[in-house]
Amino acid sequence: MTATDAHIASQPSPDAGTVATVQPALSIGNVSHSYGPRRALIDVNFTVQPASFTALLGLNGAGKSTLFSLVTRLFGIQNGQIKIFGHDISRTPGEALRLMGVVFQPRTLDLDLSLTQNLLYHAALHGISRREARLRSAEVLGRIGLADRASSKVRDLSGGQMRRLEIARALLHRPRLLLLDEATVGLDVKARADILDHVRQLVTEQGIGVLWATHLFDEIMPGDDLVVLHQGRMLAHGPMSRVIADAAAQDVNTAFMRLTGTATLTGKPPT
Ligand SMILES: Nc1ncnc2c1ncn2[C@@H]1O[C@H](COP(=O)(O)OP(=O)(O)OP(=O)(O)O)[C@@H](O)[C@H]1O
Repeated sequence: MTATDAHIASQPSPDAGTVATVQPALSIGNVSHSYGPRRALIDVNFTVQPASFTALLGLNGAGKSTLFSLVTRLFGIQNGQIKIFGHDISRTPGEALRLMGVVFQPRTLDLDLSLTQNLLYHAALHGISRREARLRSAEVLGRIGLADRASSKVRDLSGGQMRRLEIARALLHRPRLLLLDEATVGLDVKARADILDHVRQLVTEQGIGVLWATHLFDEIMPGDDLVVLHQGRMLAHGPMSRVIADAAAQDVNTAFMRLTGTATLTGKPPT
């Protein structure tokens, strides 16, 4: 059974004669956002399916962080609709947010607390009992290979270890959708690869739907779904192979250049 099958199997049985439908993990419907006169998002539409890895690809200023701020309700929605597993984040925010974990671009750990203390604090915010929180903290620290560092101060971890801890923390309340905003920024090549592997395993082994915002082409794999965002507009959405074929390109780098009209040969934004 694949992770997607597992998710479908866990859905309530449909009535006789009806067809089972799987709710998207995340659905962005006609979302627009402006900062005063500056339009940061213009009629953006896409979905992230359960047990899928969707790369949100865009250069600096594309609107990725603005979109994350809307999905996490840091900003109110000006236009459009955002749903998490069918729950409208404006109408039933509690249900929607319970199903989502987030890793923001800037680090948000308390450096002077231990790894366990950081996890327990997050668990308390989600109403998880102290006993359960201790069990889950030990479990996730084991899973990310930091069990022996449970009592260390976060300050003493490497950048990659801090990111792994942030991902573990985002999963503590067992969400079904995980958002990561440029999660590998500032990490070395090995730490970047480890973080990506870890997140891809969450998709294949736990059926989590992932939205991975990045400006780096080499973080995208052939089986991924791709959303190309440029200057607030969504220029393409679909399986990576289809986006490349539709742009009559051989690779994602060339497809991106054709779609956006930018010259980014290395995957780095133009200076
Ligand atoms: N608080 C703000 N006030 C005014 N303009 C803003 C604000 N935040 C973002 N913008 C503008 O909105 C647009 C989208 O920015 P956003 O930060 O969402 O892009 P991004 O793709 O996340 O880029 P980066 O990776 O550089 O953060 C940009 O033109 C940016 O200058």
